[in-house]
Amino acid sequence: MTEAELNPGLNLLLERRSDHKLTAPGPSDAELDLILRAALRVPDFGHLRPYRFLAARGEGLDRLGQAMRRAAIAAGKPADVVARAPRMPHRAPLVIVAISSPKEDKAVPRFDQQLCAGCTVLTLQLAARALGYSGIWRSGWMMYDGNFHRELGLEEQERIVGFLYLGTPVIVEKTPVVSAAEAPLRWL
Ligand SMILES: Cc1cc2nc3c(=O)[nH]c(=O)nc-3n(C[C@H](O)[C@H](O)[C@H](O)COP(=O)(O)O)c2cc1C
Repeated sequence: MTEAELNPGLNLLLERRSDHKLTAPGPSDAELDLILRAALRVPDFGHLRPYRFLAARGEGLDRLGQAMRRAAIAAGKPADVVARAPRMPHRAPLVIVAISSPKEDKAVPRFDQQLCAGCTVLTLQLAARALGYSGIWRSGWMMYDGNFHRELGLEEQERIVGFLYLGTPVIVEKTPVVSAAEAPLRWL
């Protein structure tokens, strides 16, 4: 047995991968509670909780898709992008939109707060994997689109940091094995 196989925490990190093709089931309410609790433990300078989440499943995926469609039309996107938009959230049974929501704070720079929000996405993904699900962190044009931000009710200072698609992988694939020699590390 390798060191990673003997250590469940390390194994979760070494085996992390993304899956594009996801299907039902997705995390239940009770599992989502655990996943959110994990996200609430990200490093958070000043404990500001500078993030919030929007979650969609079932008809919520339709609503999210329609918001994407309206934003695509408002942005003048090509017809194929508009046509694809309502289907996009349906690529998984659960979609979490992670939003950076920085607070006014003298000590904690906004960038630190945005990094904190980004950490929640990875943590949500890892927690879901620990429960036997998989997922993928996606961005796309909507992430940066003002019309889409208005559709979701984002405040001026808020940014979307990711769309996390969660569900059961259609095909279970092996995670590539990486070597520490690949890490871009230089000792000072
Ligand atoms: C901020 C951010 C945005 C991403 N956006 C996309 C995306 O829109 N589409 C996509 O296929 N992968 C996107 N990725 C990459 C995937 O989440 C994933 O890491 C990649 O497919 C490699 O797979 P792996 O995680 O199994 O190594 C994004 C990653 C990050 C950190």
